[in-house]
Amino acid sequence: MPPADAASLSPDERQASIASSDPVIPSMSLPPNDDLAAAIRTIPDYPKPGILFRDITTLLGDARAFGRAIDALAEPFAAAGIDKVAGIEARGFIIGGAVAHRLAAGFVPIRKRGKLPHSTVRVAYSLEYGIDEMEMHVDAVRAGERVVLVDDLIATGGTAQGAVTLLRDMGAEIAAAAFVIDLPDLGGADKLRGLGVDVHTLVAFAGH
Ligand SMILES: O=P(O)(O)OC[C@H]1O[C@H](OP(=O)(O)OP(=O)(O)O)[C@H](O)[C@@H]1O
Ligand SMILES: Nc1ncnc2[nH]cnc12
Repeated sequence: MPPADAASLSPDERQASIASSDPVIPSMSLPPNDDLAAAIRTIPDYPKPGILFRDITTLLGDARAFGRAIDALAEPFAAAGIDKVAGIEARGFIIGGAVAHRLAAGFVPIRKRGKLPHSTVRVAYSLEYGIDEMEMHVDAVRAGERVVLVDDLIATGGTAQGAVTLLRDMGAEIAAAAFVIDLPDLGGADKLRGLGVDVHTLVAFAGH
């Protein structure tokens, strides 16, 4: 764990203190990601027929799997000078908040339209069916800050692409985007890579 006075350290000092601290489960002894895949429940035909819904609530309820997922997502960035983690509502708040804590970084909530109280920047994004809008506070990131974007899952990539647009428009440098689950058949991770984003994922499931 970072020291209690981590907030008073520079980003590099904070990252160094994390890199030298003991993770909950040492990375050298991590089991293969098959264990993480097994901790994720699949619900057929939710929320509509033909969709295999990848339900992370079972992973979240399993302390070991949850801790492993957070450590694995954070580990590549332990010495990367990350200022902020941006998480996408709603499941991205759970994963992103924990990763931010692990990196001793700040957290930026990217929310669906109308939920944030202060002045916002807004972008429309495409979902599998239709479009929606997401927002971020205008002062949530400063120009040049290094941000890791985090969500539970990337499918078509429309949601993550919207978040990348918001963050870049505000001058943030996107160090990477990290997801527990990739649905590679839907092409989202490749779409983000095409935007010049370094994409990290832990578990891939075939199909929708
Ligand atoms: O790559 P995409 O095709 O854009 O899909 C991925 C997004 O879909 C899910 O969120 P959802 O919109 O269902 O919101 P929720 O987290 O509030 O359930 C998931 O948590 C991602 O944010
Ligand atoms: N198959 C899926 N399971 C869970 N969340 C999703 N978001 C988009 N596609 C999804």
